[in-house]
Amino acid sequence: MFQLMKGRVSFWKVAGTVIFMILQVLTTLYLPNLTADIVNNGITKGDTHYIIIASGKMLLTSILVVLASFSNVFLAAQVSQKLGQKLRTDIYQKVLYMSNDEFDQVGTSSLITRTTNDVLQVQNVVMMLLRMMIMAPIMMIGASLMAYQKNAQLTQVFLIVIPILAIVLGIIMYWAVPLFKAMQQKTDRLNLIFREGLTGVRVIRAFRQDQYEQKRFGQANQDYTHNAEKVYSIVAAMPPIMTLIMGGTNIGITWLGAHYIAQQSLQVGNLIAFMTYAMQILMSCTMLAVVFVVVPRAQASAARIRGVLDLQSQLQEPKTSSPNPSSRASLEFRKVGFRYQQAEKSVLTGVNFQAQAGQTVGIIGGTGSGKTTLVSLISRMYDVTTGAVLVNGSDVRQQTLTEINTQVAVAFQKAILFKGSLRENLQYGNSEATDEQLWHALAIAQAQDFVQAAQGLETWVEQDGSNFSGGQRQRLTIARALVKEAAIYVFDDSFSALDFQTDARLRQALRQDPRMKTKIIVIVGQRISTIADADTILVLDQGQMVGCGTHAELKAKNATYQEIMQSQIKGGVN
Ligand SMILES: Nc1ncnc2c1ncn2[C@@H]1O[C@H](COP(=O)(O)OP(=O)(O)OP(=O)(O)O)[C@@H](O)[C@H]1O
Repeated sequence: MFQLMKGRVSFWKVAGTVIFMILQVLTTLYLPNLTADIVNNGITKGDTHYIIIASGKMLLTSILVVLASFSNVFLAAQVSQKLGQKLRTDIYQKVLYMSNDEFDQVGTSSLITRTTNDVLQVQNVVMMLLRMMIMAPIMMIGASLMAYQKNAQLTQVFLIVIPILAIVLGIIMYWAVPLFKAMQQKTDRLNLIFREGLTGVRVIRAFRQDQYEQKRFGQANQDYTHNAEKVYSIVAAMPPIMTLIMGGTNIGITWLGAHYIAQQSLQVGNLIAFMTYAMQILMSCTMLAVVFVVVPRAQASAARIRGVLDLQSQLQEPKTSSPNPSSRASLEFRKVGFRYQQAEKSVLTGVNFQAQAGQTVGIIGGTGSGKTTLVSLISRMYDVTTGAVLVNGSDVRQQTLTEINTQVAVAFQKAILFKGSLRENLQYGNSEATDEQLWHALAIAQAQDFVQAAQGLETWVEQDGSNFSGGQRQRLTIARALVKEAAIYVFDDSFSALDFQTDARLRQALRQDPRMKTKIIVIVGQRISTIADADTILVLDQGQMVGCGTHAELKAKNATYQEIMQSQIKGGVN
């Protein structure tokens, strides 16, 4: 946890918190001493003047206690809140730069839990540490010394009380700590199921799996609640036990104190002060116990946060980048092989092809043949396992991620839009784009009509673009990719939800766009018609490139291509 604080909290604020806390402890310890003085020298002797002076000192000391405590809480809150803010920012930043492999390793719901719940745990405990963990030992030592100074004989009571307290707190910690630690994993599981249920609610309803899902969520919820019930029952037992121990201590001190007063070896004021110090000692022990119970849970949270922050990205940025030597677009795959980190087998082997500015590359193959994987290597979402991918003549691994991202515009298979105006969505890859450019992109993407029929560029897009149809969403993501000024435009199965006519019109508009003469277009398609007019078509079969050529060449002599054609003959292509 302290490692997480390094560089994220202000040293001066932490130092200020400690100084105010020490001031608070010292002034708090001084108060019972003043009470003893008032009783011993003022009330007992009937000295009103002494009482007034001592009361004034008490008032001033109390004001100091309040000011020191306020300043300590104020600074501790600032330190812990700032830490939370920085951790959330750092995790989010890390996630944005993670390779897809690392993202898959942690999982979306766990990332959400880590950014919210885990950060909150750490934040709360840091606040607690800055208040209690430092205060408790100082208070304990200070109160013990003061109590000893008031009456050494009475301290015998602690010889009995402290061991009892230690045993009780030890038992509580023994039970509570593992349960507290388990809370985070159970929260993670609960969030995972809840998130899956929310995102897949339509599927759940369509398959009538609501009861199964309810049961699955119910079990996780029950598991979480059982654990929480146990933890909080144990924690709830602490205050009454402490009250009992404190009550017993008071009785012991009063009983012994009464004897010493009768023997005239103790003054009444000192007895009152001693009792207050005794309570302060016991309270400090409790504070420490609470800290020791909650710290392990926060430690578990801190480890989960560090698990994300310490992830070493597989995508290493080059020390010195070699900017694209060519001003004209080019794309080359040299004997590319690729295997996912968690997978046993390669999903791509021996992929070889070249494309120049003005050309279109079509990629076709059965489901799971590696089409999406292949195009994700162009924008360096993953690094190749063997061979090399060259964009504009230079290996993508020699270019920074920012450089490569400016070269490649992608319309993904899953059409994702963000909540906001359509203009904001379209300008996502090019904030400078003018209205004219946006309408031009919409026209190519065959989205002009339905956007005009709505509120134009100001049309509101709901979360995930849920107020558009699947085909409309696809066309908008195509337009968004086209608005970006890139060298290579990748359309990963982006035409799948379009009807044949719209698909054909879109591709024709793309071909006729004068901008595309200096660019490369890569189209992944399931339908032969989508990729038939490409300059080069790659045919994939179980990760192998089994064909490369034009439609006419492949139609004449490529068995896999012919098979795909046969299966789609009713689609109208021959
Ligand atoms: N993140 C991943 N981790 C491990 N294996 C993966 C991952 N993504 C895809 N795969 C595997 O890689 C293979 C190729 O997947 P890919 O998505 O590239 O195929 P595709 O041709 O685009 O399929 P489709 O046409 O169905 O979209 C599949 O066998 C798939 O199971």
